Amino acid sequence: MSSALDTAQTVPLTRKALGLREGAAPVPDVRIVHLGLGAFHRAHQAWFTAQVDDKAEWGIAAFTGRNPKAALELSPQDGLFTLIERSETGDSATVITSIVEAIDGADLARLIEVLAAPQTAIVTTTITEAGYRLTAGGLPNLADPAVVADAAWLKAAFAANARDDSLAGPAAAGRAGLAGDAGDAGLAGLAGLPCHAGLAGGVGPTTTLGRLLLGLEARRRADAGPIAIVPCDNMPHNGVFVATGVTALARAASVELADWIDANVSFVSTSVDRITPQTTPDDLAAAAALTGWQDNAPVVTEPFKDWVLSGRFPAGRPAWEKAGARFVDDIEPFERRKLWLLNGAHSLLAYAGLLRGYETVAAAMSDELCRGWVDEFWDAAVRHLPASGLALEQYRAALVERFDNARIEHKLSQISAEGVTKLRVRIAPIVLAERADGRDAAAGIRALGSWVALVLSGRKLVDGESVALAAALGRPREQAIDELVALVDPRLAADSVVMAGIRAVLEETAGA
Ligand SMILES: NC(=O)c1ccc[n+]([C@@H]2O[C@H](COP(=O)([O-])OP(=O)(O)OC[C@H]3O[C@@H](n4cnc5c(N)ncnc54)[C@H](O)[C@@H]3O)[C@@H](O)[C@H]2O)c1
Ligand SMILES: O=P(O)(O)OC[C@@H](O)[C@@H](O)[C@H](O)[C@H](O)CO
Repeated sequence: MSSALDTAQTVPLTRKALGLREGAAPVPDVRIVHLGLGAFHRAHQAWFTAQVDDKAEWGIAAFTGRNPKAALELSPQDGLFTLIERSETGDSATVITSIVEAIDGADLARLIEVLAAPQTAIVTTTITEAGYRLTAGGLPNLADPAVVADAAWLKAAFAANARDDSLAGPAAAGRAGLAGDAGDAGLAGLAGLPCHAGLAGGVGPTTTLGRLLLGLEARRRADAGPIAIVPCDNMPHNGVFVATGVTALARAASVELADWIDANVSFVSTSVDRITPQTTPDDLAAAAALTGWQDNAPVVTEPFKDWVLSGRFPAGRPAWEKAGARFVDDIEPFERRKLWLLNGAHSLLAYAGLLRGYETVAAAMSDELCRGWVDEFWDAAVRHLPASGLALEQYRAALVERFDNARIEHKLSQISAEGVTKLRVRIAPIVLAERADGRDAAAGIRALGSWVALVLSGRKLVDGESVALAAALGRPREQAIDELVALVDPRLAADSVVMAGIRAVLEETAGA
């Protein structure tokens, strides 16, 4: 590691070049499929896997979510990338080797192939909370046209396929072409045959869960055995949540597939933690200076990392515990601690901090007012967490240090995205629990009120609920406020103390 390298001397990062410099290492076979190849997956699951995979058994085939950018950047580097660990005092860098393929998420043929392979044991996902396109109860969101279109496409494709008597097995499925109502291109190559041309033209499911079901159907037909699905997004009971959505969507498409999923797919719940901002152009230069590699897709993250998992891995898993992951029976206390204390405070800082003119978490934390609100929010949240077993005092102290790390430029605008979904699980539970105990829930209301103020101000906030937000904004102001809060949780909108508190925040921040 060095900080003095001239970037003009850098060498493009590839497995061949890495092997020449550090000695060739075996490239592991694909045994993990990842959906949502973003910064966090690389800083977290790819890092954990790289730490423990000393026998090179666990390669990751990582698919992008909405666009191919990450695959286009990583493919010329054979999936390799530099992970920069950035503490308050300095940087260290490692080349992570666990991703062996970076693939455009629209490449359904390759997805089908890897999911139908018996050696594939795990699917991990990081597609953001909104990316699952599920309702708060975990059911497919039928108000979302992409979900409806995928459900119809899968149903038609699977039915056309089932009608074809020649489908004795996967090979026949490929030859049959599987056209039917699903589109002329059909499902050619469903179980991993070379004949994938029909899927290249953009025909097929477009949502992540729709694509996953296509792959699982291929696995069922190939009789490739059980598999674990491991969501790694910040959602409560993420395993159960995704299981509910996947199973419901499957049942709408094919009873055989839904029954197979019930019998063969294990949904693992996780609590994931590692603050990982978006990569900036400066990070590319930092990576080159640290390593001498020319890397077009480095990731910067904090030194801290945590992974708590609960569930079965019927086809095996890497020994992630060797790198610090914990496997527990009851994940709820851990996920609540993380979602409420870390993510809840992040959302509070995002909305209140943006209103006060800050751009990053560390900058907002340097404001005594924001810091005080965070402390107050944590006091409220810990009242509703188990008093023992969670080391809450230490956890809070560590959070302050992590949030204060100004070398991690975590943008409040990034955290502010998807406010409806995030406030629902990070803030609403604390407000409701405090109100049930007769308290005023002021810190949680500060977060809600700040979000409402930003939405009313017309500030552009990314949100999958944009249609509902726009509808609310079309109402007279007082009704709009009620509707916005009801989108997060109707119980909040029904509480006059909560609504009065939100209106007080709005008055206080008017003109901000
Ligand atoms: N970044 C962090 O600090 C962090 C920490 C813990 C957990 N997470 C979880 O990981 C998720 C991703 O974070 P990231 O930093 O990798 O973000 P990112 O923007 O770098 O990557 C997100 C990935 O999800 C895909 N995606 C986004 N919206 C989608 C949609 N609607 N449908 C399908 N795919 C979609 C993107 O295309 C991309 O592949 C977060 O939303 C969070 O739930 C992130
Ligand atoms: O990633 P999101 O958009 O769900 O939330 C933004 C941050 O709160 C989150 O990414 C945290 O940094 C992360 O959860 C820390 O582990």
